[in-house]
Amino acid sequence: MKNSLIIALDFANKNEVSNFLKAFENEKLFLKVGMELFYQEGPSIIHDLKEQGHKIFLDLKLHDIPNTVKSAMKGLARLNCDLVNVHAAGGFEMMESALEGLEAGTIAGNKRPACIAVTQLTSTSEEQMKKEQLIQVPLEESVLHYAALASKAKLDGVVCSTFEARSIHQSLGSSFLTVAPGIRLKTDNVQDQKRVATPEYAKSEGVSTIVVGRSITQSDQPLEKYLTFKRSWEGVFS
Ligand SMILES: O=C(O)c1cc(=O)[nH]c(=O)n1[C@@H]1O[C@H](COP(=O)(O)O)[C@@H](O)[C@H]1O
Repeated sequence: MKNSLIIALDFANKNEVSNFLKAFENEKLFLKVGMELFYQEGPSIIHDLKEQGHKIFLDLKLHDIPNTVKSAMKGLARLNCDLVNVHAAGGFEMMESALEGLEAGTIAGNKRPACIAVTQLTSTSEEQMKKEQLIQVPLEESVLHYAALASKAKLDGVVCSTFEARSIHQSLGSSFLTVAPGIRLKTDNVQDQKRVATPEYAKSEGVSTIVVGRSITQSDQPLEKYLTFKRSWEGVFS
């Protein structure tokens, strides 16, 4: 799970996914299926991608009452993904219930999917958080608070930006996962992301795993762009 580069497959349907993956013929990838694709294609997209040998992060960001999240996670566990997530704002009890559901639904012999909690979305700025969520502490403190809550609920880590990863590892240890989206090369368009960093900077801040979407998926040369990200992330610059 650590040191991975996850590609966010934010596509509308299976056809777009298979067109995109044509360029990656021999690569075994770590792919993120989010709401856009899953709501359209359902569990069959997970089965297809797993059959092709890819690892899967199913990013549905569950956020509901504990009982609903527990039951939903029980169902999702049967898809045998590698990683799933919830919103930490759903609370401690909801996060505990998410894990209970995952454990109950994991088929004997399979590994329970790792479960991480979204802290403050990387599309949120500190100013926006204060104005819209009425959270008056600095954004980093809010992220750290959510990370501590997720750790207390025995989750495997959090989704955060690069800028909070170092403090999270300092207080919760290096094995607690920090999964950072909002990753761009210096020349890329940041689009709707607010807390954005390069792969090199993410590595230097101790981020466990990065998530990259549009910079790769909307590129004219997706394989080349992926390899550029991978080299930067892995620290190979030649
Ligand atoms: O949970 C996530 O994956 C997530 C959390 C977050 O705080 N920010 C964030 O961008 N994401 C996801 O990460 C991906 C980032 O995509 P790009 O901005 O295109 O690189 C998207 O699929 C988002 O849904």
